[in-house]
Amino acid sequence: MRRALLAVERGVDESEALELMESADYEVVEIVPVRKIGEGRTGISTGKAEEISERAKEAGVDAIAVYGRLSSSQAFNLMKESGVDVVDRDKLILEIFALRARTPEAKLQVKMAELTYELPRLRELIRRIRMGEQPGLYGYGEYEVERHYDHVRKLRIRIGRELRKYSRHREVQRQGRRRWGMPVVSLAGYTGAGKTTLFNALSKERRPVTGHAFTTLTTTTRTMWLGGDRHALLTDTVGFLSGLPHYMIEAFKSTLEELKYADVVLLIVDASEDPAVVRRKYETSMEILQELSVEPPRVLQVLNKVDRVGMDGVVKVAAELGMRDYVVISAKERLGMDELRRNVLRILEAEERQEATASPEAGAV
Ligand SMILES: Nc1nc2c(ncn2[C@@H]2O[C@H](COP(=O)(O)OP(=O)(O)OP(=O)(O)O)[C@@H](O)[C@H]2O)c(=O)[nH]1
Ligand SMILES: [Mg+2]
Repeated sequence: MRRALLAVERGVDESEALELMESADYEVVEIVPVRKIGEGRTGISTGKAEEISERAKEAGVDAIAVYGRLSSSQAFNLMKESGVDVVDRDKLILEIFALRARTPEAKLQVKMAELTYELPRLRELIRRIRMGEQPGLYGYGEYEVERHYDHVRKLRIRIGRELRKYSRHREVQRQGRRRWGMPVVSLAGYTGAGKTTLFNALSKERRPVTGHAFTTLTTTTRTMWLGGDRHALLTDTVGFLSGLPHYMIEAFKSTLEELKYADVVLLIVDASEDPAVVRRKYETSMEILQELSVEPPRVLQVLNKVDRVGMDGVVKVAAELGMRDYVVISAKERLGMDELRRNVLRILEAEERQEATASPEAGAV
């Protein structure tokens, strides 16, 4: 475990920062508040950089983590001043992704996001070397860094091509399923909401579940029973997180696309957290679903972890979020599973009725 000093922007949910630090395998030895300037930029003045570096040296940490977004030059300055590694929130998320990626596709997706993160930083490094502000990095001079920059650019193009192959393969699989006539139910929701726990409960699978963010990075599909002789295909997906930069969503797009083609999307919400946290995560999830054009009639809100706060607690949260149509469950204790299946079936049957009236054969005599 690496030891780190953590700088968090004032007013930001510190518990999420600590959770992500733990997931990325850092031990936080000290927390320092920093300023936020404008959207998506962390303000670190020269004085603040000196103070943080001083504290980092005293504590003898391996890294400084800034829970915000640093420009390339801010990161370089801080690195130069402190002499230790500097990671910002995007980098932290990339490190977690890299630790969790298991399948070849997930590894490629992570690599793509890493390279995209690296490019502007390499450009900044080259600029600095040319200006004589920086001797190079790890003993490498301008020529080597420029060659590395070219290599990164070419590698991104190659990986992009590979990822498109996976995406096409997925499309073929999807068409196959459609021909097979099985409806598709997809799980969506913030990281840690309990998607995989529910997936395991409904499909009798044993996919890994942990308390760490982004346990799931690739999709898995299994059959689930809906009642009577009806079954559906159930898909587990990567979790959401607020403030994900566009290129990271882009990198995982083919995984998230499963949601676009699902007949029913179960939006899993951890209703046991602090109401303000539940709201923030819920709003982020709804925004990402909207970005993927997943619209309300086929989205079923599922409030999870009732075992922790009781029915009253969940109903209160739902009222605060203005939800009317929802199902309350405990994926862990397997409570509310029948009610959930009934509601999935209700949405599917409504869709099927609609399709029947919309199809040309329906009107023919
Ligand atoms: N008490 C309680 N804990 C739950 C419940 N469902 C899930 N959890 C816990 O919540 C944590 C996260 O569960 P996961 O199923 O891995 O969550 P996930 O949504 O798949 O997370 P990612 O894969 O990271 O997106 C684990 O520690 C689970 O044991 C529940 O109904 N009740
Ligand atoms: Mg999961």
